[in-house]
Amino acid sequence: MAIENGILTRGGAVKGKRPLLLGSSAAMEAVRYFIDQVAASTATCLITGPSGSGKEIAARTLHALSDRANGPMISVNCGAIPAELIESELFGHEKGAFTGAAGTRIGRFEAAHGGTIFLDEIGDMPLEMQVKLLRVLEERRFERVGGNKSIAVDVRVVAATHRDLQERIADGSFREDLFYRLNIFPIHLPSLQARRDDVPELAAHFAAEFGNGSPAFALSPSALEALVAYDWPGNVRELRNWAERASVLYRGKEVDAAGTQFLLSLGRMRAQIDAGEAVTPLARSAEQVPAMPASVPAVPTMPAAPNNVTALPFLKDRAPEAVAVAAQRTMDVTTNEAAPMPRAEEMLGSGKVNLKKILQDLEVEFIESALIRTGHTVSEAAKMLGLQRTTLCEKMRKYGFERKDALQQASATA
Ligand SMILES: Nc1ncnc2c1ncn2[C@@H]1O[C@H](COP(=O)(O)OP(=O)(O)OP(=O)(O)O)[C@@H](O)[C@H]1O
Repeated sequence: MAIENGILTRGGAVKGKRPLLLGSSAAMEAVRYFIDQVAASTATCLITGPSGSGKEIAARTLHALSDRANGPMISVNCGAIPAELIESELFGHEKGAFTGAAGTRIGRFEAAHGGTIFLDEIGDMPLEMQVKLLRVLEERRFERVGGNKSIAVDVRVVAATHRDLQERIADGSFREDLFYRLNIFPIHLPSLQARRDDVPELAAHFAAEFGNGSPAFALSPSALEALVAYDWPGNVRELRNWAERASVLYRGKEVDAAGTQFLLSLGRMRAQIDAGEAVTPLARSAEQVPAMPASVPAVPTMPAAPNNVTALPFLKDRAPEAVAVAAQRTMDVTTNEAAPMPRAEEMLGSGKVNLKKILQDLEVEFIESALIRTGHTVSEAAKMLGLQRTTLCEKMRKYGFERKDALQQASATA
């Protein structure tokens, strides 16, 4: 076993392009070791771990390291497909099998022949489907919906869930026999909080990812301390989102501890807007941010997370109310990392979407970012968004953004 670019390779051989499963904590070393061993077998694997901890990337790594790497890897989100469609999604259907089945369609199991099928969110699979899946796992054969021909497939099954399957078994929503069929080789991805050692490496990786190879931003030693001390309820996904925000606001600059907290607080903005709270995006303008040093500083030892935000340097010229709002938000940084915007295909997989709400969320994100990038200067933000100033003002009012001049007025009369 060897590790190249943070990923494990078997016998030193690099097999094609594969995902990067980073982290040099003891826990991640163990995960990579198990993945390597399982990849060499045909064993069914059950990957567990909290949301955003890397279950899918672990499954992709497993596939990429296996002898099936040149075959397909087919993912199915078992929780996102409506119960009435899941059987035909998994096993396909014959023409006329049900209303709307205009032609024969192969299912995901057939599509995965010679490769790997990744059953994500298996804990959310409807009970009646669990019985059918159990049979397929036992026999590796199935019939398409409306068909009677038995079809044999050669697939490796990798399942994943963020749920505690023992709990689901206890409450009757998951079949124990299916659990034992899947749990042949369990791999657990620990939360990022339980492997804080990985944070600097992941942060550096994402900084490079969002800088197209060279770091999009640098981290001061205190910023790194704050990142390592943070609890990351959204796990690696939340850290990646944080890095993407940093790459927008601090491109070519150094993020310090206060900036780190501010960027964490931005992750909660959508939740605040949805809750009907007024949100005032505040950020230092690019000129106030120190230039990025030539090299990213080494990882320091860990003191406690900074919680004194009264001295946020980038707020020193702002109205006191604005400072208070930002400070409060910074202190409040806790769990509600905004979910990444899922893709249309994925969302439509659930059968129904609220396009109006999706577009509104997108609008809010763009307005938020433009206001932040322009130091909350509405006319500049409007230009950036290709909108008339009045249109942007209207939208800001609609979504509960406060105007900088209103804040300043408030502070002058205070
Ligand atoms: N060890 C890692 N190295 C590099 N990137 C990682 C690692 N773990 C997770 N990521 C990245 O974090 C994001 C979330 O990972 P992933 O989708 O695999 O998590 P998950 O556990 O499957 O989440 P969910 O349960 O919500 O589906 C992805 O962008 C992924 O590439």
